[in-house]
Amino acid sequence: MIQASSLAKSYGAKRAVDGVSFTVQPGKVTGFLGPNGAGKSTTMRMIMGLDRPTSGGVTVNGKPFAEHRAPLHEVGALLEAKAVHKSRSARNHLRAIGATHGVGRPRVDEVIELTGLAGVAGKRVGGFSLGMGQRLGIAAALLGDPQTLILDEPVNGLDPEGVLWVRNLARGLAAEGRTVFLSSHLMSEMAVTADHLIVIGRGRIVADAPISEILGGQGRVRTRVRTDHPAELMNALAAPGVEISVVGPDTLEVLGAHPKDIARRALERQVLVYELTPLQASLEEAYMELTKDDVEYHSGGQQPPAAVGVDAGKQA
Ligand SMILES: Nc1ncnc2c1ncn2[C@@H]1O[C@H](COP(=O)(O)OP(=O)(O)OP(=O)(O)O)[C@@H](O)[C@H]1O
Repeated sequence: MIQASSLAKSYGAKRAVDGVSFTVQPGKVTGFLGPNGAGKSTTMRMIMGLDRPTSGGVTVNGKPFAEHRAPLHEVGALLEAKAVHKSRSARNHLRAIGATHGVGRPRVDEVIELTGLAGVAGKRVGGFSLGMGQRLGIAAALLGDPQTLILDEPVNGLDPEGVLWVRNLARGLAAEGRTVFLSSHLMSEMAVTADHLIVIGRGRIVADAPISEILGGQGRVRTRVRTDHPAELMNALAAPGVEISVVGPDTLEVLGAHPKDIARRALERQVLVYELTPLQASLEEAYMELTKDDVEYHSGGQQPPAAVGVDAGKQA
């Protein structure tokens, strides 16, 4: 479990992390989302004892990171690409890390298998692709068989098979009761990987809720309706606050009216409806809604909207 309490970090006048309190629970995958510069990496670095908080604190499994006698067995982290001896083989790199914590060779071989590195374990790390480097970083994080895992952008640079592998790994580790905390810019990926989301904007927590609640709680109800009399149904539904778009010859999307009301009005007019599907807001939409104030704050004509870090077009 990770517990942050009024955790803050300033760099000069800049409040990179502005007094955040949250708990990352075991047995779940918790996603950490936020626009660029929101404070995700700084928070993760403070959890791992790599940055000292200006005020407040954070514990992992009940203690600050530095107070754990064998931290590799408590928490494993993949932060930004680590300094590795480029001429070392992947196996020797992992053995060297393991040696500092009494992790034996059998466990090194185990994580090599687990991370799909068996075929390249004898190769120089210097020649690794970005994706292989990510797998090696994840292997290092897993070495001590830790209860808590922190992965900063773990799917970065991975091909679709690698993305699926990270997803299954994260879900498998959580199913074993571990605490899994991961950041990603791939919103669509979070929707299928995370159980819970912590959204951060400008150093502050904007949302901390189960993913279903974040998806369900945003905006007005949107419903897809199929009917053989779309024009008549549009007339029947016209009301203040109701927006209707024609998305196909027999298909409408209705925003702001409940499916039950749509059905009732169709019945009153004797209009046949043969589909009535409530549409969930996509995670991108929910995320944009949550962080729009932060984006507006940042933009000031300088940063394009893309600066929120949403890869809306990139589907994993
Ligand atoms: N060492 C540093 N010195 C000064 N400012 C810093 C330092 N590290 C981070 N910052 C600033 O703190 C803020 C938070 O940065 P951080 O890297 O934690 O954000 P992030 O959410 O991880 O962003 P990204 O998605 O771009 O990695 C940013 O405004 C950043 O410029």
